[in-house]
Amino acid sequence: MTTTTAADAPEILCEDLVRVFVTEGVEVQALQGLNLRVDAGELVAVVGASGSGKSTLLTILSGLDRPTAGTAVVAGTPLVTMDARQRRRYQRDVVGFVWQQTSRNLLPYLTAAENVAVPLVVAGARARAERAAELLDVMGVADCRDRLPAQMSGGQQQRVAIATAVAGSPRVLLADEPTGELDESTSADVLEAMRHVNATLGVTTLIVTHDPTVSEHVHRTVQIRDGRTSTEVLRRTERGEDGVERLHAEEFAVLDKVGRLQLPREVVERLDLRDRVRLGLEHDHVRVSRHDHVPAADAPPPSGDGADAAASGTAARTDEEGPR
Ligand SMILES: Nc1ncnc2c1ncn2[C@@H]1O[C@H](COP(=O)(O)OP(=O)(O)OP(=O)(O)O)[C@@H](O)[C@H]1O
Repeated sequence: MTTTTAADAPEILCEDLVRVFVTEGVEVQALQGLNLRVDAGELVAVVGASGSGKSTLLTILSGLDRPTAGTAVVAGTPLVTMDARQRRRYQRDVVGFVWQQTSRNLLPYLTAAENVAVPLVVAGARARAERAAELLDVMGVADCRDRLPAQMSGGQQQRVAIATAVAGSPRVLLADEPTGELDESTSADVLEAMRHVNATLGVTTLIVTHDPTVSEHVHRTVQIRDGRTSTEVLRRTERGEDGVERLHAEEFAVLDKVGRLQLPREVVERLDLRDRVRLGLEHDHVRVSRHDHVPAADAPPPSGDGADAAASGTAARTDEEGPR
């Protein structure tokens, strides 16, 4: 197994990932050429409607399934060519998981501290009790250390699950709907716990969810639609001259290696783009418009209600004020 250490190598790289399922002669294309790049230390959410391919992606990244075609490389490990022994090592040393079902994450007959210690025992680590206590403390559940999972709330169980998932010091933390069984306010707490573990331990973190509010807790949100990455939202905070911190969110459309671009559905519907669109190469952007729309040669750029979508990289922008 090779390990990439080059500073600029992405921690997760999926290129043209395809997964086709065939059941009773019917073919379902769960992933249709998905591209995704996550850099070391990033905290990224993949969101999408039910059936868009999120779980299929995570199952491949966790080494439990193989793609039909395409490439997936995590922390320098090519997942497509792993043999059984490499897969065990990958799942033990490289990735940590948090699943939706709280019961799948923890052993029911072990206390919180004992659950967190399991990966430390497997790794032959020393000072296991101290390390387990430290991780429970980082997750804000130090008071649960001697409790069994059944004696904890769903949110506490997921925090212990996060502590357990990172105990073996994985390079990547994968979470599949980690808040799927939780109410809204507990979900926000658990997502903040994931943000905290990402910031404190530097573990690259990928959260897959249908919950759009996840974008408030992560650096980057990747939207998947029909098994492909369609748009991305980047969030950053900036302090203005008035000393007030403002949250900026920018939405980008994703361009693949061969130049394919999936326009957001709202843009397509609003401008009634269909079948064939007119492209215009400007000096710093590409203009996409309805095939029957001819923009005036020196007309000013559209204000947003015309029949053009200017594709200069940024599809839309929203700025909000926030306390973060
Ligand atoms: N093992 C399988 N066999 C056949 N079809 C499958 C299998 N797993 C997933 N699919 C199909 O692939 C598509 C994508 O499923 P996937 O579970 O990845 O979507 P999802 O975005 O995670 O949805 P949800 O949010 O509902 O879990 C769906 O049409 C699903 O029915």
